[in-house]
Formats: sequence, structure tokens, C-alpha cells
Amino acid sequence: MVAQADSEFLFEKVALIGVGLIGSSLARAFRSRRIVRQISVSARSQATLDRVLELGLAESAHSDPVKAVEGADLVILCAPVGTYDSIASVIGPHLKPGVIVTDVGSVKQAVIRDVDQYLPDGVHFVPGHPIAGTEKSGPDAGFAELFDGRWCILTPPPGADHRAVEAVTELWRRCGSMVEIMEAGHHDKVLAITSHLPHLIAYTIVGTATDLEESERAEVVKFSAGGFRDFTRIAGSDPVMWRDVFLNNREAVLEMLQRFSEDITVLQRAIRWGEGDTLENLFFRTREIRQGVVEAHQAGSFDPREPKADQ
Ligand SMILES: NC(=O)c1ccc[n+]([C@@H]2O[C@H](COP(=O)([O-])OP(=O)(O)OC[C@H]3O[C@@H](n4cnc5c(N)ncnc54)[C@H](O)[C@@H]3O)[C@@H](O)[C@H]2O)c1
Ligand SMILES: O=C(O)C(=O)CC1(C(=O)O)C=CC(O)C=C1
Repeated sequence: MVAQADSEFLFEKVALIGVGLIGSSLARAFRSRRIVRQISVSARSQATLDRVLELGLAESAHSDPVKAVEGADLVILCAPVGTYDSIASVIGPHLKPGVIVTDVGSVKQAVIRDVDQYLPDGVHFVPGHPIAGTEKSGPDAGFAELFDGRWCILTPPPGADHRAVEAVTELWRRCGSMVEIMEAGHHDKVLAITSHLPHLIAYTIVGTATDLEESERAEVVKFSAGGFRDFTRIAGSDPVMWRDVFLNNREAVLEMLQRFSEDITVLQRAIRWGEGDTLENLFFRTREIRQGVVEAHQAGSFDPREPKADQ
């Protein structure tokens, strides 16, 4: 499991179940930073398995996840969260005591509910979520620097083995991340407003534009250099991954959506009645928030997803 002081590897063999943007970025970081000695992967399609080997991201690639976890001392679930229940039910009986199971899923309460039930005694579950990504998917989309300077949130259930939590913490630190421990329900509420609702809004705006009359739609695409362009990046994110996020963080997303609807109604009213102060006061406050995010190095000039001019 965890390396001794004289060994540079943190884990001997890691199994990645699902190897798209996040799984392949982890594989690249593990390789380039010598974090694990050996990588095995499992994916559903033969094309993905072939591509992963072609890219040199793993020593072995299997369609059967049971084969991938054989001899692994760390298993990382990197597929859409809606698949975790069935993956865990298949690999669970084949996990040896002492193995650490973790994941990268964007929601945490549902993941704990779906996975924990299949893990035998002595297997340590440390759920995790890197707050890092792009709108791209698949094994070609990953890059080793994805997690540099980004937060990774771990949500170990009460009573989790502290050495396993430390090992997963160290894994993410070596991948370049800062790590925070959080209760799963709290994680789901925070991410509902910082990540899930923004995606829902982007999907809605782009969807609304798509439903316009043919001539207007053409102009939306032609003149989409500003705000709309940024929304289209987010709305280009993986449909299956995001379907699963919304279905598995239902309560928190609906709560935030309710607040959002109330706030947008206030703006609607301010526009209708010409209440400029209401609009201006909000826009000054939100500009300060943006400044705070840039100062915290979570957006701005160094972020490869943002235009260079945005300081
Ligand atoms: N994309 C992001 O920005 C981002 C950020 C943080 C966390 N996440 C989380 O990471 C996970 C993976 O997302 P991604 O962006 O890498 O998606 P992706 O679409 O790039 O990759 C997912 C991979 O899982 C595979 N897969 C699907 N079902 C499977 C199954 N039953 N067994 C094995 N493999 C299966 C797919 O073929 C694909 O290769 C998701 O749970 C997501 O919530 C995503
Ligand atoms: O930057 C992006 O493209 C992302 O969507 C990444 C992002 C997000 O910031 O919302 C998406 C999902 C996550 O689970 C974590 C990160």
C-alpha cells in the first residue's frame, strides 16, 4: 500500500475503472511524477482500451473490471457516477483486505450510498472529487497538469481508516492538488451552487438559443464571441456524466435552483420597473466575487480555459 520512506512510489499497482478525461489525466500524472509503479485500466469499449495502450497510459487494459483490480492496492472509480453501483457490485467480492477504493465522482452522498454497500470488511473507502476538469472527454482529452493548483475534496465516511485517508491525500498532493476534507452532504450542497447549477444554466441558455427561429439561430452562432461563447464551452460537456450528476444530486440542485429562480425574478422585476440601483448593486458585488476567485488562483490569466486578456 503506502510506500516506505526509501521507495519513491506511493502505490505499487493502481486500477483505474473508466479512463476518460479524469482517469487518463490521473494516469498521465502518475506516470510523469512517478507516483505509482503500475497502472491497469478497465473501460467498456475495445476502442478505448486500445487507445489507452497506444498512448502508453497503462501496463494492462481489460474490459472486465475484475481483471483490472487483480493485485491492485488502490482502485479509483473514474466513470460517470451512475455506473458506480454496478461496478462496485462486480468488483466488491474480488477486493482483498487492505485495498483502498477511492473515486473522482462529482457528487458524494450518492456515491457513498451506491459503493459502500459492496465493499468487504477491511477494504478502505475514501471518496474524492477533484475540482478540476474541462468540457472535453475521453482518453485523448487528459493531461498531467490538470490537477495542478486545484482543490481536491475528500469525503471519508465517519470511522474511515486514517492511514487510508492520508494515503489518498498524499496521492492528490503529488498530483499537484490542495486537499480539503469535507462531510459528503456539505460537499454536495457547495458543488450544487459552484458547479452543478452553472452547468444547468449553461445547458438551458444554449438550449434556448437552439430553439430560436432558424435565422436568429444562425446569428447566435455567428456572433457568439462573448458571454454566449463561454456558456457554449460549458454546455459542450459530456452529456452522460452530467445526466448522472443531476440525477444523483437531486435535492441540493433543486434547492439551489429554487433560490436561483427567486433571485432571477428579483432581477426581472428590477428591469421591468427600471430599478437601476438593484442591478448595479448586485453587479458590483458579483465583480468582487470574481476578483476573489482570481486572487485565490482559481481563475484568470494562468487558467488554460480562460482567454489570455482576462486578468
Ligand atoms: N469532466 C470533469 O470536468 C470532471 C471533473 C471532476 C470529476 N469528474 C467526474 O469524473 C468522472 C469521469 O468523468 P470524465 O470527465 O473523465 O468522463 P469521460 O466521459 O471523459 O470518461 C468516462 C469514462 O468512463 C467510461 N465508462 C462509462 N461507463 C463505464 C463502466 N460501466 N465501466 C467502465 N468504464 C465506464 C467511459 O467509456 C469513459 O471512458 C465522473 O464521475 C465525473 O463526475 C469529472
Ligand atoms: O472547467 C470545467 O470545464 C468544468 O466543468 C470542471 C468542473 C467544474 O468546475 O464545474 C466540472 C465538474 C466537476 O466535478 C469539477 C469541475
